[in-house]
Amino acid sequence: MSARPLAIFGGTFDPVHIGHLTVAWEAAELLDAEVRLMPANVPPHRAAPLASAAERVAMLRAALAGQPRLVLDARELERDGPSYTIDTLIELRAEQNDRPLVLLLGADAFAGLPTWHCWRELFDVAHIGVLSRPGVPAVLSDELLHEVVPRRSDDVDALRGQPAGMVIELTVTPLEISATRIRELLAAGRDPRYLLPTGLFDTPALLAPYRD
Ligand SMILES: Nc1ncnc2c1ncn2[C@@H]1O[C@H](COP(=O)(O)OP(=O)(O)OP(=O)(O)O)[C@@H](O)[C@H]1O
Ligand SMILES: O=C(O)c1ccc[n+]([C@@H]2O[C@H](COP(=O)([O-])O)[C@@H](O)[C@H]2O)c1
Repeated sequence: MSARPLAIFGGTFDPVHIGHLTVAWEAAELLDAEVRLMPANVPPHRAAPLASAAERVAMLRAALAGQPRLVLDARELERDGPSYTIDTLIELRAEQNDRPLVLLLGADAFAGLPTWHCWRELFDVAHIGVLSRPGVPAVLSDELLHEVVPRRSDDVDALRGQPAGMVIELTVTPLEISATRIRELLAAGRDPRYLLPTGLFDTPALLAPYRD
């Protein structure tokens, strides 16, 4: 079996920024995968986002307009309660049969994996693609390393040949851009135009949740 992978890039996207889009695009190229950006309805491990789920989806739609490779998948908005990734991946696995699924995680999110709901089960339903991110210490806990070391590979062809279970490191353009910093800039009355997709400036209401 060798199939075009489906990669899932989940996030709070409060707001979606150029860092997200760049690394998602590069992951699509490196894996030759379909990539879906998947906003969390209720992000499990953080304070509630400033923008509502509907507002974050509207920003994603504006950001993704006009390109063919990155697709919005808003399924988590249809579930109440914390948006646990394992629930989403189990649902996708049932839809996609044996197609390789790849959960894309920035290096910071990956380091926190052992705090996730049913985290070891994630490897049963998907591969994990770790996106390099500047400013993230390269320290992984022993329990994470124990799961990851036997699964590590840089063989994209091998990943395409099995549905789940491998961990692949994806070296992407280092962009020290975060939604936290962008929220701070907007709240301070600044205009972080080139850190955000241009589509977010076409409709001024899109960034209203962040302006004081
Ligand atoms: N510049 C970046 N480079 C690589 N990965 C990134 C980058 N920005 C975000 N990510 C990854 O994107 C996913 C979703 O991130 P999220 O929506 O929380 O953005 P964020 O910029 O980290 O936001 P915040 O500052 O609010 O925590 C996570 O896996 C995160 O690690
Ligand atoms: O399933 C979990 O327990 C879990 C815990 C923390 C984060 N996640 C998911 O990880 C993705 C990135 O989260 P965040 O908070 O960095 O935006 C997003 O899709 C979250 O739903 C998932």
